Amino acid sequence: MKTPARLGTPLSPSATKVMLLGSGELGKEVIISLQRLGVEVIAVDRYENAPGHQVAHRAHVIDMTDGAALAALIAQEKPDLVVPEIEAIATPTLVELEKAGKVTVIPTARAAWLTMNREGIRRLAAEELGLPTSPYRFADSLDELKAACDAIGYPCVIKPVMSSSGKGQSRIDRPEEVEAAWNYAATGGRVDAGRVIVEGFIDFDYEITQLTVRALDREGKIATHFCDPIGHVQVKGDYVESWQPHPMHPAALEKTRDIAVKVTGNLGGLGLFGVELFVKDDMVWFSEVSPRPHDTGMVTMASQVQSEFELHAKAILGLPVNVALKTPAASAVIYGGHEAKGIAFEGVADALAVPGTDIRLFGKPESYERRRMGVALAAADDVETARNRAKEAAAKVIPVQAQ
Ligand SMILES: Nc1ncnc2c1ncn2[C@@H]1O[C@H](COP(=O)(O)OP(=O)(O)OP(=O)(O)O)[C@@H](O)[C@H]1O
Ligand SMILES: NCC(=O)N[C@@H]1O[C@H](COP(=O)([O-])[O-])[C@@H](O)[C@H]1O
Ligand SMILES: [Mg+2]
Repeated sequence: MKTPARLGTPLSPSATKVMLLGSGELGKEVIISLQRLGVEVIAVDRYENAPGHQVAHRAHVIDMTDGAALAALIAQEKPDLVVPEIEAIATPTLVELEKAGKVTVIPTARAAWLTMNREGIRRLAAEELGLPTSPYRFADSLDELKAACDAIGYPCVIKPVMSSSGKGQSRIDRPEEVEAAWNYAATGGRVDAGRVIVEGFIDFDYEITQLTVRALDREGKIATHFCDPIGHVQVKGDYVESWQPHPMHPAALEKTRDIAVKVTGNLGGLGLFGVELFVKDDMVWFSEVSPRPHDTGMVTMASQVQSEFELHAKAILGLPVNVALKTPAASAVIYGGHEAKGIAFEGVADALAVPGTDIRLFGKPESYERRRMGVALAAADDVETARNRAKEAAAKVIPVQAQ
């Protein structure tokens, strides 16, 4: 495990340099946490003026799925740590570079590679670690997909193997819907790998994210820390609302943490992971894991002593972490609502007049109807009040086309 033994001065020969691969809303907050520790941050993304670009020391725009371009940029910048942030990176290149001792990838290059593609993490979880998951098959063509759906049964969920935030994902109820789902997966994913996963639909009572942190203790050994469970609501595979803590049956919580230890322990390295789980009574299914901060975890900016971003920044630098809850809180997403560049937001003052609230606007240069452009945060004495406040505040923020 290579962690910087000391922290340097940015933009000087002693600098501790961290490169973010992906600089969206989640990366932006990790960068702010790193900046507070005097780390020199290099933000990389696929387009100009990404949220994280705007708060980093340097910004680069490259196609991160192009292995040669990625290797060249890493050779040029020579970061101490490379932090993957999005599900569209040439991770085999990271594996090669790490093997050659040229870079340290967070949490590890293997973890980034396995989780970048649904097939890698699903086979590891279900087939190697024996964790409970939905039944699943993979398909490379429409014919294979039809056969896979029939074998899994209906309803089922079809997803591109490389995607996130519900991109290219469909739930289907009948064989007649398979073709549309195949076409949507091919065009809607972050990367068209020409391959999809079909999962049996789990009729869960609720779903949670178990934020899990692997950080060094004072003896230099890795300890695993658990944040309180985060409950969330997803629409079309994308998160719209989250809250913390989510009350759980003790038996389900024990299973959750057992699954989280097994999967994060296998992936290894240092940092924060978002382990996604489905729960029904005391049954718990592993869904997937992000080896990095999770969108539903944005609530921790209001609910925890240290947000998931601060926890990630500290853990990867080999520093101690505090996962304590501060207050019940909730988050609600603000969408773009328009297909336009340089939109504006009205009603922010009204939103902030809702008690206990705060707002983050990510500064994305271009809006799409369903692009996540900001988030409302709200604290309260109980989760229900926090959820109502967050939703009320989010609804008061009105995206408008700039004149
Ligand atoms: N097999 C399933 N059964 C029931 N619901 C599912 C299943 N798979 C996915 N979903 C629903 O769709 C949501 C998104 O799925 P998933 O997390 O796999 O997609 P994603 O694109 O990786 O999203 P994100 O990047 O936000 O995690 C889940 O949180 C859940 O609400
Ligand atoms: N579920 C994963 C997730 O939320 N990832 C976050 O969304 C950004 C991409 O947003 P964009 O598609 O609007 O550019 C990513 O860079 C990351 O911050
Ligand atoms: Mg997910």
